[in-house]
Amino acid sequence: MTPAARISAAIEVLEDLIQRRRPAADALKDWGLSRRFAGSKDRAAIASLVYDALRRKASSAHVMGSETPRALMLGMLARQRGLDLEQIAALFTGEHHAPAPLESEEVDRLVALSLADAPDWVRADVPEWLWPGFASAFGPDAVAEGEALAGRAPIDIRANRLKTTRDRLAGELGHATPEPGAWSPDALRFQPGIDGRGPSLQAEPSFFAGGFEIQDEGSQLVTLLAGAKPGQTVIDLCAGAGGKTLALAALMANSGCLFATDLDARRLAPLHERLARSGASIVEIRIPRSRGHEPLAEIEGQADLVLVDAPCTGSGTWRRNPDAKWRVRPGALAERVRDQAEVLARAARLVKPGGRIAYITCSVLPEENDAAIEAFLGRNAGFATVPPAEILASEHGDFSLLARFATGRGLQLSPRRTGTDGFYLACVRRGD
Ligand SMILES: C[S@@+](CC[C@H](N)C(=O)[O-])C[C@H]1O[C@@H](n2cnc3c(N)ncnc32)[C@H](O)[C@@H]1O
Repeated sequence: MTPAARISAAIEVLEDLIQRRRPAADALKDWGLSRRFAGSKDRAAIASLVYDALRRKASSAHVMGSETPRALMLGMLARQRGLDLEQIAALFTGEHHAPAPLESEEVDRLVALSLADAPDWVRADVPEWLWPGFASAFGPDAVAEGEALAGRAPIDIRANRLKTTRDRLAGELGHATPEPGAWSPDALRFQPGIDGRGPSLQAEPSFFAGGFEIQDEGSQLVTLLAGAKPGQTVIDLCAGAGGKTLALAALMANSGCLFATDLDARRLAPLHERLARSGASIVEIRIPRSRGHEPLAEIEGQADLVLVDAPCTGSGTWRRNPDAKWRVRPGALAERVRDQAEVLARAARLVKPGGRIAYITCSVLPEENDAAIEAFLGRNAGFATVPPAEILASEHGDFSLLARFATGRGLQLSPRRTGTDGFYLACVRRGD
């Protein structure tokens, strides 16, 4: 397919997902199934166009004075991909499956690219109804933070300390030009190409040998700051596919007991294979048998650390999933806040006196971060927050600079602040 034909296809996919309010991944899959002629490179390029258009949906619509998929595509090509008017006109010719030629108003708008009278939520590309929370999280930096969350994400990997070192891995993956992460001692970072695609890391021999896992550096950092130590009893209560379980096992140097569970047993399935690859031998997976069954009942009140990687809106990962940004609804936020309270209550029963709960979200919304911790503290008099300075005093490195990102109860990372996804971490200690 020509570049212009790919743009037409991406506009078609955007029409489908907007009209039928369906996830971008589903619309892209259906498009591919009914157009077998498109090769894998075409599909990847079309997906990248669609996701890039969604990143700046509100601001592109404002600049172009229209919300049509064509307008979103034009705004994105000019603002995200930096194409000038001539380059865009050369693609929009109307010939051989190319989109129709530019109209005079489109030309005027592409020349002006004006956001002069746009409200802050539009400049930030944050849904209007989420703006009050977002703005209160970041204050005067909120627009710049929203812009950074509308960018593309790099690909980060975590070197598995149980099998290798970051330096050795950097040598093995040198052809893909990794850079060391700025914060996590185990992180290597790869930048995506112009088309948004990164290197095929999961096809590398060192991946099959368990040398690394794909994991955002922010996720690595909050797991490290949770403070698990070798020899301890640690619970990963919302383990899902086990991204943090694997990191915890490495930080604990395969010594102690690490229990991994999840409300949804199906989500734990990939963890078995990942564990085998990683060489982590201290992990015991506990499957809940029914709703309300506590698979860790016999160790209630005994854990040194309970890690709660809470279900959340995922607003901190909008760079990786721009579709989710516009699909999240008020009801879903309220539901996540209820889930967070439920899982924290469970963690409170499992942690031992003097032990710690590390509460993590990949969200930047205060409703599911500081407010969730305050509500928990209001219901649980025997717990107190661990001050940021104490969280950051880690044996794994000097993290004192992160104190700038302290919130009322925890720490807030973000693409603009730390170059990571927008992770939140708060630690609460149970009184002795
Ligand atoms: C953010 S995801 C976990 C991601 C995972 N820890 C990782 O690093 O790959 C949140 C998980 O919480 C689980 N969950 C939701 N409510 C829960 C509850 N009350 N107790 C335990 N897990 C819960 C969800 O099934 C989901 O897998």
